[in-house]
Parts: sequence; structure tokens; C-alpha cells
Amino acid sequence: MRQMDKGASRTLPKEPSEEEFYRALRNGLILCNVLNKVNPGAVLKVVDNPILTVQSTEGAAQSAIQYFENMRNFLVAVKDMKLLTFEASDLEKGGSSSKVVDCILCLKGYYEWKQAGGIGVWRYGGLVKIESFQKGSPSSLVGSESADESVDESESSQHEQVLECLHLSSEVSIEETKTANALAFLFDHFGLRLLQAYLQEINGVEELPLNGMVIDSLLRKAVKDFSALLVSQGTQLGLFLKKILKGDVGSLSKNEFLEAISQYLRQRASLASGDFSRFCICGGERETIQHTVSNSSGHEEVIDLHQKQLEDLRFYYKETRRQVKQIQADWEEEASGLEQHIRDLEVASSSYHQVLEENRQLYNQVQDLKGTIRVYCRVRPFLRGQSNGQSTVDYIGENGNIMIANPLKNGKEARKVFSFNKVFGTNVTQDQIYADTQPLVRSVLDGYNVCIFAYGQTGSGKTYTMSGPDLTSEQTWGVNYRALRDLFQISKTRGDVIKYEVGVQMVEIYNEQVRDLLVSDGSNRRLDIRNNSQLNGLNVPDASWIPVSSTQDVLDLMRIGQRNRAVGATALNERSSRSHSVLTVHVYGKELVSGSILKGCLHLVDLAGSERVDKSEAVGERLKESQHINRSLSALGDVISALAQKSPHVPYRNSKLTQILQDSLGGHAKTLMFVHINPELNSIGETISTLKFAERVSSIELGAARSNKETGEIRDLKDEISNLKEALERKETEIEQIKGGSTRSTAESQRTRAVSPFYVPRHGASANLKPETSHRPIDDARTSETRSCSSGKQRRSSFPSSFTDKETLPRIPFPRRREASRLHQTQITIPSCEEINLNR
Ligand SMILES: Nc1ncnc2c1ncn2[C@@H]1O[C@H](COP(=O)(O)OP(=O)(O)OP(=O)(O)O)[C@@H](O)[C@H]1O
Repeated sequence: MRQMDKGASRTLPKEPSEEEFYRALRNGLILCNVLNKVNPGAVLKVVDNPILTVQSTEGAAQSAIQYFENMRNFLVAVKDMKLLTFEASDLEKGGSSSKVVDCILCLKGYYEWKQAGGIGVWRYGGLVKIESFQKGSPSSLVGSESADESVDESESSQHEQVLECLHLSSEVSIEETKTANALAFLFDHFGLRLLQAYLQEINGVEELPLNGMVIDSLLRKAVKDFSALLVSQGTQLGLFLKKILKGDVGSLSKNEFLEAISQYLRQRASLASGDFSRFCICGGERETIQHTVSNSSGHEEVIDLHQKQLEDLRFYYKETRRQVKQIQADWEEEASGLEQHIRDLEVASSSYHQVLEENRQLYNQVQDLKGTIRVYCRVRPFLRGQSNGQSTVDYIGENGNIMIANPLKNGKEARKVFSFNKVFGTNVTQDQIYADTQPLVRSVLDGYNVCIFAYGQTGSGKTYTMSGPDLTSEQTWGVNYRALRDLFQISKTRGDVIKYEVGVQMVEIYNEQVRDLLVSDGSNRRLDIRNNSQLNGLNVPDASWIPVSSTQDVLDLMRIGQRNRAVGATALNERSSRSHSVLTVHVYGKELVSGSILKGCLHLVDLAGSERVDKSEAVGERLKESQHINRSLSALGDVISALAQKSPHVPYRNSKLTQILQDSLGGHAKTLMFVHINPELNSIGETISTLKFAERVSSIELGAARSNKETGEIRDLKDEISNLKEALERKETEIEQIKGGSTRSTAESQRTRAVSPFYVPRHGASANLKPETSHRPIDDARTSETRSCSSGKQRRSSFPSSFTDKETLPRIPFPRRREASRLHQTQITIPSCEEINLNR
């Protein structure tokens, strides 16, 4: 339409929307002009002044009328030409747009037929049929001509026309049936061919089971693709066919036309040789056909050439495909190789960790044999609000190394590496910390003495490790609670073999004074420390010794301890960090079959902050506290140094702290120190001195730890000795009586001995006993009957009741136990028979 009417190219956009298309057609101007091109003079009067007429309302109405004229004239003319037509309302909203399009396409087809010479019969759809123009007749339609002239025709000619019409309509219906059949056949043929081609072309369909659903979707896809192809190729097919008609020949007979098509198809078929993707009608050129017809030998050459090229292409394609497959296979092989390699590495790394762990355990065993103090270092995380701080901990190795970076120093001094048994980073949980401590704690039940103490500057996390931040949450419990819980659990599981009793003491050392933290009467008495006495295994015998049998008992006691400490705290300002707290767990066990006695002791020590006085800038009471702390910690340092140098004199007595820990540091105990560091930059000085101290501690060798176990055999030997002694004494008494002397009874001559199965007299107290038995308990748990002392009074033991005769030694309830334990301070010397004789 744009080509045929210049006005249309202005008002009708190149690719109009449906709305734009109808708006351009509504005034009928384009349609009339186009129709006059197709059939000159078809519309005699065309209204053509749209812009001027919209100037006023009156003008607009007038122009609407004129436009209506245009549309009416167009529709009448089209109807007269016996072409497809439509209603004016079809151009409005809701009208039948397909009728408008049909009309225009019909007009177009008619025009093209006319342009091609108007030969033969032209048909459009099943409704329009127009016969060729008679020579010399004006370029108007036969249909319309005959319609115009029909009025003047005679009746016979009318009759002929009716017959002709009937004949034509029957011809049309036959043709239509034939066309429908041909189309159906073609569709079957093409449909199946299409499906065939699809199945051959689509890769991967071999693996796909062809069920009804797959066939449906394949068919749908084939039909869709084919429809798209028909639409896109349809126009070009039309042009190609018209070219055949239009060419040099001008017009062809039906047979010639069909022959030309067949010839073209044959050529294309041989060219395409099965490659359907190249089979495209639009590639066909009339010239080529004609050239081919006239010059078939040249054509064969071209075909040969093309076929060769095609073969080459096929070969390259196959080769490329093979190469791609090869590369794919190589990649797969390489990937599986890499996978295997990664798996090997994983295995290697896991066995590396295993070996590392084994090494660590072996190392710990060697350390145990040497009696080296075990040192674990724990790094406190940055606290809330300090998260952006620069950490002085540069690196933590898996083998117990820690590297401290000092940004204030250069060169060698900028980085220092320290080695310990283990270093725990900031993200380590309380559970993990205890897991490494557990074996040590458990050995208490086998009769070992164990000491675990926490060292580090104020705020570095000592209390966090030993007690935990929150008593109410089991997850955050520190070593103290976990250790006791563990001891209870194991003692329960061993219940059939060993009978255990567990008791605890809790003291603090504040300003070089030892205070009982488990007192219930609020007394604040100074307590003495007894070393080497091993009276009941209690180093501070005056401190309350409370039996515990469950974790709840421990929690209750801890609360009492904390309360007693807190009392001090209000008076003395954050006392907790200014005093050393010592929780001592005593474990007594008796093997039910052998009768052996196990006696273990666990010290859990939370030391006061280790910072220097000058740094804390303390004055007054604080200064005094700091001086005491410093003194006790430096006494600890001196003890450590003396032990490290294996010096003959170790200055334990220089502080209460070292006195309490004497058995753990110098005896045959297992000792573990948790050294804590604060990663903040302003603590770097303290951090370095703390770690240096800890390294010195880790170098001390105490000698292999020894279990405090007294076997049944030893006890039997002791019984025997005691029986022999008694028999000897009886003999001596008899001799004396015979000599006519004394009337003193045997009972009177006996001196009271300690009643505890765990009692060990001070050095030299029983000098006349054989050396190997002089340090051993001289009484027997099985004969725990109290013996009368010189004053004739009965004394009672505060030891676990299960080891004493219950009839003669009732269990002493808390808090009377404390008083009872005090009784044992009285040193009772037991002279030998020789001594008795000498005295006499
Ligand atoms: N491993 C840790 N994870 C999380 N917070 C910690 C850790 N260690 C310590 N803290 C926190 O750091 C603060 C100081 O810890 P803590 O009181 O245990 O230090 P301290 O060395 O016992 O101090 P003081 O010498 O004054 O008794 C507390 O708020 C504690 O909760």
C-alpha cells in the first residue's frame, strides 16, 4: 500500500501496530487511491483534504462525511469487482480485522495477477474466481463487466451464464476437494518426513524412551518449526514462482510451469544430497535454472565441486567432533586424576594430623616420665568493644608454638616464638580445654597428686578457664566443675571395684594470709600450712574439709566460697583478682578385693594477676596487695628457678603460695600450668614476661609421678610387724613382772597412735621403725579402733567413715568435721619397744 500510494507512506508507518494500521485506513483515502491504481477509475471521486477539514467542529463533521464517502465508494467498487470485501465498522474497535486483511490481500493478489498479464483464471480462496481479460477489453474485470452488461443481455445469454455459473461452482468444489486431499496427503507425507528428520537429527534421542508424550511434543515442535518456515519462506516461494512466470518467457503453460519446478527441485535435491538444512527454495534463481537447462555439463562440474566441498566439510566436521571428544576424554581423565590426588592429599593430611597427635601424646608421656610440668597456653579473645584491636599473637602452630609480634620493636626483637605443650587459640571452647586436661584429672582417682594452676596477668582469663564465666550454664563451666563432675562419674562407674570418697577444701591466700572460704560462721581466722605432715593429706588441716558426692554439692560449696570471697571483695575492691584461690579435692579410694588404699589430691589454683606494681600504679591498700602478690609470685618464680637448676635448696617457705603448692611442685605430683595471655597491644610487656616465665616452668623436671597406693601385701606385712611388736611388748612386760617389778598393765604401757589409715608421722617421729616403713601409716584402716592416748581420752578421726569402724567412729557431720580435723594437729609420737626399755 505504501508503494502504491505516496500519501500512504506518510500516514502509514513502515511497521504499524494494528491500531495505527486501522487509523490510517479509516478515512478511506489510502484504500481508494490503491484501488484506483489496481483498477483505474474504480473510485471516481476521492475526498482528499484531511488537515484543513479538522480546523473546526463543522469542518470535522464535514470531513467525517466525506471520509465516509471514500469508504463507501471503496467498498462498493471492491464489491463490484467481485473481490472480497468488508464492512466499514470492521475498521472500528471490535470489528473483524481478518475481513479487512483478507480484502487487502485479495486486492494485492488480484493486482499481481493483473500485473503478470491477467492470464487464465485467477482464484483467491474458494470464493473469488476471475477469468482472463479478453483481448482489447479495457482493464476492468470480467466479472464486473458481465455484471454491468448483464442487464442488456438476452434471456438466452442469461441462461448460459447460469449454466456457466453452475459449471464453475461444481468445478470449484471438485478442485477444492482435490486440493484438500492433496493437502492432506502432503501433510501426512511432510509430517512423517519431518518427524523422521527430527528423530535423525536430534542427538540424545536414542537414550530417550519414545512414549506418547515424547511423540506429541516432537510433533508439536516439528509443526511449529515447519509453520515458522512456511511463513518465512512463503513470500519468497511466491516471488520465486512469479519469477519463473515473469522471466524471459513472459508466460508459461501449466505443464511448462510444473516442468520448470520439477527440474529445479531435482537440481536442488542433488545439491542438497540429504542435507536438509541447505534445502531452501529461496536460494533458487531463475537464471541458475535456465543456465542449468542450457549448460548441463558446467552444472555437473559445479555439483562435483560442491559435493567435494561437502565431503571435505563432512570430514572436517567428523575430525573436529573426534578431537572434541578426545579433549573431553582427556579432561575427564585429568579431572579424575586430580580427584584421586586430592583424596590422597586428604588421607595424607589426616594421617599427618594423626601422627602429630600421636607425637604429642608420646611427647606428653616422655614429659610425664620426666615429671616435667605441663604448660598449656590460652589466648583470650578480644572482649566486646575491642574487636578492632591489633593482636600481638601473630601465629599459633599446631605443635605448641606461638609467635608474638611486637610492633614497637624491629629486627629480631619484633617477633618471638615460645613453645609449650599446647597453645589454645581464641576460639577454643571450655570443653576442648578440659578434653586435654581430663587424663590428668582422672589420674587423681588412681592415687596421684595433681596440681593445675592458672597463671597470667589480670583480665587474661584465669578465672574463665578455672571456674567459667557462668555457673548456671554447663557449657561454659570451667576446669574446676568439669573435673569434679568427671571424678564423680568415674568413681560411680568403678563403684563395684573401688569405693571412693571425695572431699573438698577451698582457701584463698590474701596478703600472705590463708583464709578458709568454706566457713559457714563468717569467721576470718588465719590458717596454718603444714607441709610434709601429710596429715590426712591436708596441707591446711584447719580449713574445712567437706565431703561431696555430687556435682550439686560442689556447686553449693562453690557458691559458699564465692560468697565468702565476695564479702572481701566489697571491702577490698575486686578482691578476687588480688588473691590466690586454691580448691583442693581429696580423693580416698579403697579397692574392695585387695583392700589397697588410694589417696589422690587435686589442687586447682586460680592465681592473682601477675602484673607489675609499677604498671598498676597502686597506692595504699592496693599497693600492699600488689606487693604481696608480687612477692608470692616471685617466690613462685624462685622455686621454679631452683627446681629448674636442680638446686639442693628450694625456697618453698618464702610464701604461703609456694608452701601450699610444695607437694605439687616438688613432690611426685603431676603438674599443669595454664598460662593466659591477653592479645591486646598495650599488654605486650606482660605477655612477653608471662610467656618467658611459662617457658621456664615447662623446663622443670620433677621426676616421674608416683601413685599413693598402699597394696594389701604391704598392709599384711605391716600387720605382721605390728603383731610381732605387740608380742614382743607382752614378753617384755612378762619379763618385768617376773623381775618383780612393775604392775603396770600392758594397756597402760601402750601409747596412743594416730587413728587414721592415712596418717603419716612427721620425719623421725618413729625413728626406731625400719627405714622402709618409717614414713608409712602405722595404723590399719581395718583396725581403725581408736586407741587410748596417755591421758586416757578417746580421739576420733575425721577421715572418711567408710575406712573406719563405724561403731566406734561415727561419721562427723559438717561443720563439726573441721573441728575434728583440727584434732589431728596433735602430734602423737609412738615410741618403739627399745625406746620404752631405754626410758625405763
Ligand atoms: N576464653 C575466653 N573467651 C571469652 N571471654 C573470655 C575468655 N577469657 C576471658 N574472658 C573474659 O575476659 C574477662 C576477664 O577474664 P577473667 O576474669 O577470667 O580474667 P582473670 O585473669 O581471672 O582476671 P583476674 O586476675 O582479675 O582474676 C572476663 O569478662 C571474661 O569473661
